[in-house]
Amino acid sequence: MTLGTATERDARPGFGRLRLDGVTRRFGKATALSGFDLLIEGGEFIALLGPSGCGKSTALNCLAGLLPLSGGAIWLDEERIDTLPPERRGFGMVFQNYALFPHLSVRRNVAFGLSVRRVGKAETARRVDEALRTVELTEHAGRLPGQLSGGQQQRVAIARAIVLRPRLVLMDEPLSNLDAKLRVQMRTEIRRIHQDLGLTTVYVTHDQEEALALADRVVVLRSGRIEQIGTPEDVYTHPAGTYIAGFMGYRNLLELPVLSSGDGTVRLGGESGLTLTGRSRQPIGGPRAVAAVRPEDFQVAGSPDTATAENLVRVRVEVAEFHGREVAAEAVTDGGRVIHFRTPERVAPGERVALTVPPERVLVFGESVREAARALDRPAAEALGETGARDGG
Ligand SMILES: Nc1ncnc2c1ncn2[C@@H]1O[C@H](COP(=O)(O)OP(=O)(O)OP(=O)(O)O)[C@@H](O)[C@H]1O
Repeated sequence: MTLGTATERDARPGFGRLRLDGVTRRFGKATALSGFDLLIEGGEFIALLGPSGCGKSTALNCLAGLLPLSGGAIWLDEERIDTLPPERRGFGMVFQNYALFPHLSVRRNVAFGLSVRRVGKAETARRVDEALRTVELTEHAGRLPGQLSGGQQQRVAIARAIVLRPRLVLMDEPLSNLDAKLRVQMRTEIRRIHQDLGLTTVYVTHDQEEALALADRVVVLRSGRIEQIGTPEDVYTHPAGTYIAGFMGYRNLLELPVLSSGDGTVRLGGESGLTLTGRSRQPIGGPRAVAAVRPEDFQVAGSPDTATAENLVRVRVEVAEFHGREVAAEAVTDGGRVIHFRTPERVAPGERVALTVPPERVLVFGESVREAARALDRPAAEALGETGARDGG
């Protein structure tokens, strides 16, 4: 990627801070976004993350000016901008369906916004060349969009946005039409373009891995409200509740009676032959709590008859999927709880194994898994379905 030329450096943030202040959007009686507060520093990469229908696109469209607010305000430094039409906000947008002009060459697609703004010929040529270099499409400048791959078309869409030197780039699931391999490649490119140009970016995705890989800060949304804001490290290591834990790969959400708790250490158990010690950041008040464990944090400790260790979980393997270095297994405890674990050991269906997990890798939340499952599309709902079905609730 050839970057850092003088003109592209000129594109660095045209503002210090962008502030969303209680932004609310209703559709009839339904509230799609409620009291959304967020402070974005110039140059930051923010990901809005959450399942379908949580309000991500609504937030982005409110920022872009495509949707009027039902309440709240948006400030760019000292200027209130939520009353401005989209074209006066100076933001660039990249959508999931690239929305390129099929009859115009790559070069003319990228130049289009500049011609609308009556930028001179020489200046247009220079900026288009630069933008095409940035997204590595110089060689394809003469082609039509239909002659490009999906990833290349998405790069044209990005070039078209950055050529206008926007103050902020808004991206709505830009990679979701690409196949898995291309998605990962484009993700790296988007991050690199962001780093090199220093463009402030707000990026909508339902893919937790994408959000963590790209963003400086992740905003997790749930039913139109912000559930957690933090660095990728923060939300990954310290999810604020089972909802986010489920999203962050804690596929095992085990609701159990509380045996004891104090000083951040909680012992759960007495059901389904499971006893687990874990850590909690909040005091646990209720009689039951949820232990959240990632599949990769379980280790195979040996045979169930001889193994001794803290947090020993005896299971029978039901399904083993080959994932190259690892096997991803679904197993069940004697009491019927489903446990997902990953291991480099070659375990096979029918085999009985003892698993163990260090207490610091067991996060305990004082809430019900049902509550988390209601708002979540897959992981918690799955866990609930499975424990519910086999455990009788
Ligand atoms: N034009 C509209 N009229 C009525 N309801 C709407 C409209 N647009 C969005 N909604 C509702 O607002 C809520 C939030 O929608 P939004 O599109 O922001 O969600 P999202 O998180 O972006 O979902 P997805 O990932 O599926 O695009 C949803 O319940 C949706 O049905």
